[in-house]
Amino acid sequence: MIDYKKAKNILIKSKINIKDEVINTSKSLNRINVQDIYCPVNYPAGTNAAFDGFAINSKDTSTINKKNPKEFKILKSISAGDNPKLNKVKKFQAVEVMTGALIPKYFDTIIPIEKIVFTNNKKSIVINEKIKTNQHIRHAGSDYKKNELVINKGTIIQPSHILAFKTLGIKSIKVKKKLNILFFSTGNEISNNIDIADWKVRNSNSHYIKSLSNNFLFNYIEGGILRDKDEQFFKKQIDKNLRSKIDIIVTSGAVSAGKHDFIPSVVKKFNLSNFFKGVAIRPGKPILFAKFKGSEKAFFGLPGNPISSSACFRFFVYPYILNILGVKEEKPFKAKLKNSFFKKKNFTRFIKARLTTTHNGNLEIKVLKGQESFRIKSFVESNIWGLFKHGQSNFKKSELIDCYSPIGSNINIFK
Ligand SMILES: Nc1nc2c(c(=O)[nH]1)N[C@H]1C(S)=C(S)[C@@H](COP(=O)(O)OP(=O)(O)OC[C@H]3O[C@@H](n4cnc5c(N)ncnc54)[C@H](O)[C@@H]3O)O[C@H]1N2
Ligand code: MOO
Repeated sequence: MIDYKKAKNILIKSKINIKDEVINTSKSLNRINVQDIYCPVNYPAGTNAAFDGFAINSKDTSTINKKNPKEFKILKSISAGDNPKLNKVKKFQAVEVMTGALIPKYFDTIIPIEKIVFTNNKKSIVINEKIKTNQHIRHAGSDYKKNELVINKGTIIQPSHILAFKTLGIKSIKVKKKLNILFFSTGNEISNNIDIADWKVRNSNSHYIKSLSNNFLFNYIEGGILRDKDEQFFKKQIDKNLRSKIDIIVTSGAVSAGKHDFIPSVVKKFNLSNFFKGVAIRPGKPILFAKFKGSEKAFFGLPGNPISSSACFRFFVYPYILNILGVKEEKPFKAKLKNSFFKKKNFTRFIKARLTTTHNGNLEIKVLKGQESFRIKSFVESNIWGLFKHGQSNFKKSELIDCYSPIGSNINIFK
């Protein structure tokens, strides 16, 4: 049986090709850009007011003090969106500006409205102190300069990126096409009904995988439930989908050693270029992967226990998706182990765990009770996957453990 590292190396070598497409940036959430994106303009476009108040030229205040105040004539009021052009500006003049208004030439500083003293006729303001230059002003190009890099290629587009694209007038971008994943559940016991006999099991795996599709970058296509006698039907389904828009076929269940576990024997009938079955991990040991020869399609057989399916999706299918879409390998973040933990040395363990932070800012991870792969309650209590590495048995309290988000890429948090 191969270990997790070897399995991941096989996945890296088994890339399938995904085409590019150009899309509107408003629809780019969670897509992957295939080119570096540069800023087409300066932002802010013009030097503008950060506060509501009055713009003046600071040099006009150089000789002003409490004993020697000066009146500044108000020329006009400029709001955000107004053309700021003025014909002639003389010394000791001011313009009223609203936040976001462009500041006309000659003026170089702003006095907030709260500090303004007006003359009785309200046509001028009175200044009785020296005012520093560049107060409450946002300079043109001070955030983004034209041609500056906005994001590198291979970024998972986040809401902050969409804010930048829209601010900078970036209308469309080239991204990887969304992957199509066809998913089958298996087993005579699996039912889509609510009221079931004790010998039946409600289908949850397909709903879990479907629920990941928004955050984990794929289109979910429902294949239905394969029954124990559906071996031939399943083979035909693969045949058909090798000539379809489907990129990856995923099944849950029927991959271990039982009488009805037909997934491995059916998949092996096809011409495969890469393959593994069984990895030294828990949960999910019976996992199967295959790449079909001569076609850009891949197959994952996830073990049927709900937590085995979840862990195998997170630690096999998801890294595979990121790699074929051109995203850098996700890095774990580390948290201090709260309780000691023991496992078999040559197995990698994916652990349902709870991540918390201490009052002084340390991240801590607790291994939850009930790690068996049928147990849902501990999964509900958990908020993080802890990866306990191959090659070590005893994990002591305070040891640093690799953590992976169960709801999206770690890359979204730690760039
Ligand atoms: N003799 C052996 N038996 C088992 C082995 C082994 O190596 N030798 N491996 C065990 C391990 S580890 C796992 S994990 C399971 C996985 O087996 P399968 O992938 O064949 O899964 P099934 O037997 O079809 O189902 C297991 C379990 O999960 C439930 N299930 C399946 N699909 C769904 C679904 N869509 N929604 C909810 N629950 C589902 C199913 O009812 C079973 O209870 O094999 C061990 N056995
Ligand atoms: O490893 Mo299985 O995936 O224990 O339950």
